[in-house]
Amino acid sequence: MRIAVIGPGAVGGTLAAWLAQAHDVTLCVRTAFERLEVETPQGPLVASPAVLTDPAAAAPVDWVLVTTKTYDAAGAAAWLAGLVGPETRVAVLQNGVEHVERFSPYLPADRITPAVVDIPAERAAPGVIRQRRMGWIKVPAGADGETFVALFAHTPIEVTTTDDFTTVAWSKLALNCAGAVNALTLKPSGIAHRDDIAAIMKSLVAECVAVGRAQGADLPDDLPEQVVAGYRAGPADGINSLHADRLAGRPMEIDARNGVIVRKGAAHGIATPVNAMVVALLEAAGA
Ligand SMILES: NC(=O)C1=CN([C@@H]2O[C@H](COP(=O)(O)OP(=O)(O)OC[C@H]3O[C@@H](n4cnc5c(N)ncnc54)[C@H](OP(=O)(O)O)[C@@H]3O)[C@@H](O)[C@H]2O)C=CC1
Ligand SMILES: CC(C)(CO)C(=O)C(=O)O
Repeated sequence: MRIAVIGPGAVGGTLAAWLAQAHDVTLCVRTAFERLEVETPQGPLVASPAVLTDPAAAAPVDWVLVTTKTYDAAGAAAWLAGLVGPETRVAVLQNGVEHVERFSPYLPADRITPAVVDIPAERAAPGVIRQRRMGWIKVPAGADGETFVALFAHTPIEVTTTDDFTTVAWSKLALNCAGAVNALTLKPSGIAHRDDIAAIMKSLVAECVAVGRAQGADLPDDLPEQVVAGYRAGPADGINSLHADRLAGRPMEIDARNGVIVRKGAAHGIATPVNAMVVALLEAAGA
């Protein structure tokens, strides 16, 4: 299969390195680099796919994987005119619950495969990545979902379809909205061991659960406790992607990860004061 990865950073670079072991992969980059070096849970993985820096040089492929940050959607979309032909499928692998809405201005919605990714990965430099856990990806059931899953058949990453993408996406959002505490405190995952921080994380997740249920997600009552337990069980030095953005002085996915809970909560008449406070604090911190 011919696969183009737009934005091969932490997640996209990891996936591109795995995919390049069996497919014809092209990297569509903003900052040029020569090869991918990924430290995976199974050891080092190296790949040297073709690298494009100019959207005008892009040609149609079978699959496009969009792995930029949500706030770089317009820049990512500039690649689509060249990469998308009549048969091309486009997967959006980003956090949040608005994958299809975000790219609908650029593509018919039925060409877009939204993907929830749980693969903790950290980028040390362009093309140099640490994949912390093998992780998983979930896409909606259907013909495109099955084809997407097959792309990863040769990899140890667990890639599956789901009949309830809404629940999967809101469950992941519950994890991500709690991760705002790391960007706020500039402390890695282990900060969740503090009971006062854990209480804030649970409040963020409880609001996410209320809004997610109103959006049709099937979320358990104890999800706040599950999220905190998950953070506590993971590596204490893990840096989530929101935290990484703040450390690097980049924009942050505040709107996609916490703002969305406030926006959609308002539409349902559900109060979300803790997420609203976090959005205000992170926006002020990043300004
Ligand atoms: N990191 C993680 O552990 C996880 C992240 N996610 C989600 O995955 C998505 C990607 O995150 P992550 O991989 O961490 O992000 P990164 O910041 O590591 O990578 C994003 C990449 O997109 C590139 N980019 C931006 N604009 C363009 C453009 N116009 N053309 C080409 N490339 C472009 C950036 O280039 P440049 O090198 O110039 O900055 C960068 O390499 C996010 O939605 C995140 O929330 C989900 C699960 C885990
Ligand atoms: C939860 C985590 C760390 C891994 O999937 C993530 O989604 C992120 O860093 O954005």
